[in-house]
Amino acid sequence: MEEGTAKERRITGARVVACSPGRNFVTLVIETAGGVTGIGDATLNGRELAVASYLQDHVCPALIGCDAGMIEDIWQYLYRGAYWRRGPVTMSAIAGVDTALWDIKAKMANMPLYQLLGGRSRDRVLVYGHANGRDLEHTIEEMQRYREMGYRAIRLQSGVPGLQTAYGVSKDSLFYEPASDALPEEQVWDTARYLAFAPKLFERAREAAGPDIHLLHDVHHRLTPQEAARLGKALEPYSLFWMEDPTPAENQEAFRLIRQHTTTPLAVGEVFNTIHDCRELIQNQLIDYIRTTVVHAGGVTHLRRIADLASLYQVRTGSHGATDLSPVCMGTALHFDTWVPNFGIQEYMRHTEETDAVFPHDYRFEEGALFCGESPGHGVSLDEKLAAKYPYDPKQLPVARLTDGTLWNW
Ligand SMILES: O=C(O)[C@@H](O)[C@@H](O)[C@H](O)[C@H](O)CO
Ligand SMILES: [Mg+2]
Repeated sequence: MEEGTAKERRITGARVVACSPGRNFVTLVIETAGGVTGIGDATLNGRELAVASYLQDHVCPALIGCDAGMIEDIWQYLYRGAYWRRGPVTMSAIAGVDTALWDIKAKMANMPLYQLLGGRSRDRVLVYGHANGRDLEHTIEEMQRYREMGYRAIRLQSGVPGLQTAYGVSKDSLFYEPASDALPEEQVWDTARYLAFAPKLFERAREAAGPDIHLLHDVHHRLTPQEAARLGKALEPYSLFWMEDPTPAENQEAFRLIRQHTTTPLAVGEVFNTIHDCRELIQNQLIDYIRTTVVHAGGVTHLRRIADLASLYQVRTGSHGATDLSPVCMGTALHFDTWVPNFGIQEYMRHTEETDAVFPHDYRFEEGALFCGESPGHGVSLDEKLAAKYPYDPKQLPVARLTDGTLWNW
């Protein structure tokens, strides 16, 4: 395996590129003396500049002169050396470095990243798309449209009668972008209306879809454990593939209250950033899918550790894949998904054409699955000249309040 000499592997440059081709992204570019460059996604929706500064001001200077091949040592250096461990900003910054280094190592070895991880475990990566509508019937129409596009797994999010907004309902028919304003949009939430409506949506959806389509739903942290148990039970007749983020997961033990009432599979973890956030959930088999990602959970190096722990407890991966995770993350995730033995499903929210033009890539969608490419590395590049035409544009995620004004979980 040709990996270059130590001299060629020496890091000579590390820089952050913040751009906004359709939405904001932060990308780390690492250059080596041998001329091989690697890139990593370090995008944290609504807090992008915090990660950009963490990298530019505190990490990049320390990378110069390091051996790009020492991925594990650099990961430990950045994790333990920070002293202030964990958290989304720190772990997204570490992820950007880690992903770029794996990209370099695979390029120097002249192989696609999944080969370097251990080779192919499957010939395709099952993905789920996002059908959403202003109301129940519109959502069912969108679900049928996604079936016609070839999706075999479809997440349904719908407007809720009596509510102006609900999570996951897009103003666009294909793209969903929640970070819409420079300051958080305030949205109103009513759990009782939602709990009365959601089972009707899935009764209608299962009847329209038949038994062979995987149906998924994202509760987006909005219920208490008991409310989530009630919803999970009500959805059992419709055999969901998973009910995601039913309740905030800082208290991992809370999922026991849900688990004891319902067999609806549970998926959690897109907001997690280390193995410690999910250890109890996995070890106590309180979830079925772990949603941690390359970009927010410390890169390939740490995500492998989470997936290996999960494999001991029959928990499968179901990585987050929204538009605010760049094509660099998606490309890397697909190599990971192609290798990881306990794969479950990959979320796939399509990026806009502007985004895809700035991040050329070799992965492709076909018949409800994504296929990573065979080019060396993770298969995604960054057109910096084009990226410069889309300067960073401050945007934040919404917040949610209950009808009495109580600040709630968005
Ligand atoms: O499962 C999902 O895709 C959602 O939870 C995300 O769209 C999430 O709202 C965004 O990534 C937040 O930036
Ligand atoms: Mg989610």
